[in-house]
Amino acid sequence: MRDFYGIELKTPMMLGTARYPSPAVMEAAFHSSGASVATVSLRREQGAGQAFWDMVRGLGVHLLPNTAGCHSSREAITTAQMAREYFQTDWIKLEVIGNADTLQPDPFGLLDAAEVLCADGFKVFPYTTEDQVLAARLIDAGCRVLMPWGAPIGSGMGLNSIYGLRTLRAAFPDVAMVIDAGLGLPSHAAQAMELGFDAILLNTAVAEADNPAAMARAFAMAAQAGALAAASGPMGMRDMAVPSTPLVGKAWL
Ligand SMILES: CC(=O)[C@@H](O)[C@H](O)COP(=O)(O)O
Repeated sequence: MRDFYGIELKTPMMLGTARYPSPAVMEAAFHSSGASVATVSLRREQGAGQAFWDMVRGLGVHLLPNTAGCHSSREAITTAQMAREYFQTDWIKLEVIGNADTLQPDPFGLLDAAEVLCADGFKVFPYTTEDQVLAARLIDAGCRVLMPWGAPIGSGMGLNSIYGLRTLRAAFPDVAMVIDAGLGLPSHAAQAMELGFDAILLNTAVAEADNPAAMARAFAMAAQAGALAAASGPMGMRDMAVPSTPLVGKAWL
């Protein structure tokens, strides 16, 4: 696995901390998934009690504050600065939303904020699309991790653009990449890892499952299987059939 600003994660699982039916259910999902990273929102901090944050800190995972809900670079920069102070980390998952329906990132605001935050010493994890030009600009700005979307947040659609994600992965082989958002089933996680991505970040599919802890475990197992497959040299696809049983010894009538 590629490193994340010098940190090697124990597992390729990153989990969000929203939408769970209770803090206890969320804690169980983290434990059963073996997640290495928890995304946390400063906005949520304003509404959650101290007990919730004590529990999150007690999970023993890396905290990745986000700028969820920000619609301008200025708002995201201010939120990131507050989050650094509150959560005592220079990691920031940078979200600048450009479309209220799809929650698609605003590429212009994202790049603007990434340039400012990287120059200010942040380790920026930008929530982006599969756009290669934007990816190159984000890397130029100092981002060493990219978080392309699989599909719109909360949609559960999986990987909407296999071609775009595959070519993005191939274009920047040294950059750690996390598929963030839109995963609905463990098979989507396996597919992301099979494509060579380094980790997955999800929230809704686990939090809204009937049994979040079991679903979190299923995602973790699928991600592990996908990573093992990627490292094992998958066969190439062919247009034509090739018999898997040798013809030698066949009775010719
Ligand atoms: C949790 C987070 O920071 C977001 O990236 C997002 O909520 C994840 O997307 P899904 O909820 O679609 O998994």
